[in-house]
Amino acid sequence: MSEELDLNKIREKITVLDQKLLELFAQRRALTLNVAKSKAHQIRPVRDQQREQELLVRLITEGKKLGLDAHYVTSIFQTIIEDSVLNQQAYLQQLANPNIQVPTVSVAFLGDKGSYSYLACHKYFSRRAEKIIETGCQSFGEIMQLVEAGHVDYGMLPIENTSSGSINEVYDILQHTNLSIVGEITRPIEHCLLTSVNTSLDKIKTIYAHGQPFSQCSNFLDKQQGIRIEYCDSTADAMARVYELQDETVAVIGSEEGGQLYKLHALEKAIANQAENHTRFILVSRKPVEVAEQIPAKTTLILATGQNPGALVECLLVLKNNGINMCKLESRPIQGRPWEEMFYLDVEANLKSLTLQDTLRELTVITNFIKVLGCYPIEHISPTKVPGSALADA
Ligand SMILES: C=C(O[C@@H]1C=C(C(=O)O)C=C[C@H]1O)C(=O)O
Repeated sequence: MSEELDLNKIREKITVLDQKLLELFAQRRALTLNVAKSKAHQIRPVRDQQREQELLVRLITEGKKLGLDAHYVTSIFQTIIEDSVLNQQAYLQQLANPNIQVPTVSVAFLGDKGSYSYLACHKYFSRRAEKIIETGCQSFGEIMQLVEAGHVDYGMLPIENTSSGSINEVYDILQHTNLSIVGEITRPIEHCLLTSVNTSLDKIKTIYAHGQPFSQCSNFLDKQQGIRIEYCDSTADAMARVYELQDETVAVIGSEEGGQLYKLHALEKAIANQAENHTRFILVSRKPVEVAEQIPAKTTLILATGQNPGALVECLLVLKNNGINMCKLESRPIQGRPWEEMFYLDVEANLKSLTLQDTLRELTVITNFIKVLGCYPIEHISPTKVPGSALADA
């Protein structure tokens, strides 16, 4: 066989190229960290979407000359840019909070190894800490207690999901805590039906899962006949039980990535009602953080208004008049005060900014109760769009 078609030889060449690509990625990462240092001096925002767009258009043009599809080039570089922006944000946050706990952090989360919260912790701290000391918990209340008592530095809690909405239990807990929200992370939730032994869908008689995945996969579950549903405290708990059973009639709803930790494999993938299924998690800690000026910030407030007509509208007008964008509004009952509501607001503003300080002063006058739950970096990096003309002739 000619050397050109020798599989092992070709693979060796690919391995060499991949190694070079990795080294180039690392070099680019190091350069963008220098960019962050320069921005720290100049107090320029981390994100520069005009620069990103110019860069993407140039790369698409150059890529086409090399026979590379425009969408391929765009998606690779959008991933690289997202990493670069998040890395710069993490660096600037360290500078703004020199007392932040690193390089080893301890964090409490729901479930055990493999739960969605466990995966969110690992993703969140991957660019912030070298080592994570993990504590899996059985309830959200337990997570809060561990952080409040100083047994762990952080707690990771899911707060909302794009299919099933807000997680009320977490919102309710936040009414009664002294902890601060110090970070957020949104993760795609890709539900699969996982099994511990080789089997087929028609043999499955029992499905184990946490309540949230069940509601998010209700359409798939409705189509399965004669299946018993077994509710578990967490996805990890459900996966551990299915692993122990080694039974061809049982399955669990969980992520493929988490399932690998329990030697489970996917019998069915993408079983969620909505193809785009994402959960936003919040990170809580005893001490609030400062958000560097170069980073887009979000502040979460809770407030209670009087029972007079238009009381909430008055609050929202204060935001409008101060040019502050509200990205989330939620309400929950106040315990012990029937029919009275606590409002939860996420606003896109830095707590240090004069505008938000003025806004809070104005809100304090017209509310019965107001409290800042935390100010933290916005973690979601929406990809920069490239003009259609650049993508044409792909
Ligand atoms: C690296 C920079 O920061 C950000 C990241 C970019 C990148 O990784 O190419 C480009 C623009 C900015 O949004 C920069 O400003 O050059």
